[in-house]
Amino acid sequence: MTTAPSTVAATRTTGPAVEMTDLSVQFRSKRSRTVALTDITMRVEPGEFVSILGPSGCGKSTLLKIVAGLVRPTTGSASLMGQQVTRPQDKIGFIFQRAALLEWRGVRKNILLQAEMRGLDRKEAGRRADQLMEMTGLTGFENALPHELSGGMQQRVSLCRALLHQPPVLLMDEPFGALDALTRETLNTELNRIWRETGTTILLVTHSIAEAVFLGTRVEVMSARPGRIVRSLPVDLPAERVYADVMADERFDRLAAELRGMLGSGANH
Ligand SMILES: Nc1ncnc2c1ncn2[C@@H]1O[C@H](COP(=O)(O)OP(=O)(O)OP(=O)(O)O)[C@@H](O)[C@H]1O
Repeated sequence: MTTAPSTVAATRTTGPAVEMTDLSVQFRSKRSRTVALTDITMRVEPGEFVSILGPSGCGKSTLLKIVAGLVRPTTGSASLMGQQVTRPQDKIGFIFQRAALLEWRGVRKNILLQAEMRGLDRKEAGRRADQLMEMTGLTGFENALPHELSGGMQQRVSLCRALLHQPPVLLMDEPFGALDALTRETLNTELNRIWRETGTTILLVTHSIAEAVFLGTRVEVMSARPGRIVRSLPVDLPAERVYADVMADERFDRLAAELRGMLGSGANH
């Protein structure tokens, strides 16, 4: 695979890419009230890769949705690239566990959906789609339909789609949770490279301690609901990560063991 460092250069900013201050979220219905998040204060600098770990139901997805402007905090505030988040944001890319591709569209057209929705220049978007496909090893599959692709390839397509408009911030909610272990390792390595080449700020929600440490520059650990940040641990590893080397690195072992101790046996390794 060749690389295209200039393809998705992130927008530069002087302040934090993401900031959440004293934030809480309550969901209310007629019959119930759920406090999903409480006391969340987090600052993410441009270019950071923040992995978020926590027990099921502790509010990880809700946290990403707040940054995306899809959920409003009950108290406190969130900002993205220096601007308060008050409505759905266009300066983000969002990737979910399921690739959510349109079954009747080929790979390239699925990626270009992003351009259509945003009214981007078609030629420019087409060029960028080609570069992103090359970057993620999809060249040659431009017209393949989603059902003709493996799960890993489908997630590559959704990654290209999420990066097409060069968002400075990429939000990833368990993107590799449904993939087999080997495909997941391959995509982790690719994501590390794409993150380094594009300078995109990434927030990744995962249940995998290994994935959180392998990819993150820091790992945020959340408590059970109502979710709070209980620890913020820097990952003392170089930006460029080679899977086998990282797994054999004692710094990885130490951090993974510490996280496992905090999260208990419920977390996947
Ligand atoms: N729109 C909503 N209305 C009511 N309750 C909600 C809503 N969205 C989330 N919740 C509740 O908020 C809590 C946090 O949900 P969230 O999906 O953020 O957790 P999570 O940590 O991402 O979970 P998982 O790891 O299982 O995916 C849960 O109890 C969930 O039921």
